[in-house]
Amino acid sequence: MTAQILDGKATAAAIKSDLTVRVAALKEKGVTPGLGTILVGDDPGSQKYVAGKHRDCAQVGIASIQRELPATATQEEIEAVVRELNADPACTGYIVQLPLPRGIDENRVLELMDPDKDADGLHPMNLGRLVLNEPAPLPCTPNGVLTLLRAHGVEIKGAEVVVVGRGVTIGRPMPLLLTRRSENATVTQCHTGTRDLSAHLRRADIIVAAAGSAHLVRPEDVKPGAAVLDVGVSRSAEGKIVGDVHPGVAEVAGWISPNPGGVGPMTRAQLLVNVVEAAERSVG
Ligand SMILES: Nc1nc(=O)c2c([nH]1)NC[C@@H]1CN(c3ccc(C(=O)N[C@@H](CCC(=O)O)C(=O)O)cc3)C=[N+]21
Repeated sequence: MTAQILDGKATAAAIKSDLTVRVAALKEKGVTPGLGTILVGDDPGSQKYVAGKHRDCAQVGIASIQRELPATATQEEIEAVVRELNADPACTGYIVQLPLPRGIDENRVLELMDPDKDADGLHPMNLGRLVLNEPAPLPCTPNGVLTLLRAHGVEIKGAEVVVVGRGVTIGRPMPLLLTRRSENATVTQCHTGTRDLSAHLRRADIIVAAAGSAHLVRPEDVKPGAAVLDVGVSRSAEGKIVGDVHPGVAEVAGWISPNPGGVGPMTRAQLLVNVVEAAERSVG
C-alpha cells in the first residue's frame, strides 16, 4: 500500500484563487489588504520564508509592506517598527518573523502588536480568544493542517489524533483547534517527556508530527491507513529539508503530507486568509 498525498501545494493554490476574488471585491469597496512582515537578522531560512509570503501576496493582490532590521537591532528598535505598523492604515495585518535574535524578548514584542492586526494568530489575546471559543485569527500552521485534511476528505470527527511537539506555533495551539466542537477529535499531546511515544503513535488515526526531530516517526509506529502530517523542518548537511516523518511511512500510512509541498504552503495560504478576513471584518 502506498499512501495518498495530502497535496499542500495544490490546496494552497485553490485557496489563493478564492482569495484573489475576495481581494478584488474588497478593493471595489475601497479597501486594499496589506500584509506587513518584520524580519530581523539575516537567517537565510527566514529570508526565504518571508520572500515566499510576499510572492503569495502579489499573486492574490494583497499589498506588501516589508520591514527589515539588522541582527544587531535592539529591543527598542524592533518595538518601534511594531508601533509603526500598528499605526499604519495601509498595513491591515502583519507578522514578526520568528525566531528573533538572541537577547530579544520575543513575548514582549508579540504583546505589543495590535491583536486586530495579528496575521499569525499568535498574539496572547488571540490565543486566549481561541481558548475561550471567541472568534479570532487562527494560528496558521495548525489551521493549515486542518484545512489540508478537510480538503482531502480525511475524517477528523471522532479521530484519535496524536500531536508530537509542544511549540508555541504548532504543538500548543493544534489540540485547541482539534478539540473544538466543530472538529470533535480526541487528542493526545506527546513531547520529549513522553514515556512511550511509539505506543501512542500506533493508536493514532491522525499523526501531526511537529517536533523538529528528523525522521522521528517511523514506519513501525504507524497504524496502517493512518493520516500522517509532516510539519517538522530540519536541514540535512547539504541544506535539504528533512521532515519528522521517515520516508518508509508512505508504505504504511493511508495519507501523507510531503515535506516540502505539504504543510508549508498551507501555512502561507492561511496567513493570507487571516489578512483577508481581517480586512473583510473592517468593512463589515
Ligand atoms: N511569525 C512567524 N510566522 C510563521 O509562520 C513562521 C515564523 N514566524 N518563523 C518560521 C516559520 C517557518 N514557516 C514556514 C512557512 C512556509 C514554509 C514553506 O512554504 N515551505 C515550502 C518549502 C520551502 C523551502 O524549500 O525551503 C514547502 O514546505 O513546500 C516553510 C516554513 C513559517 N514560520
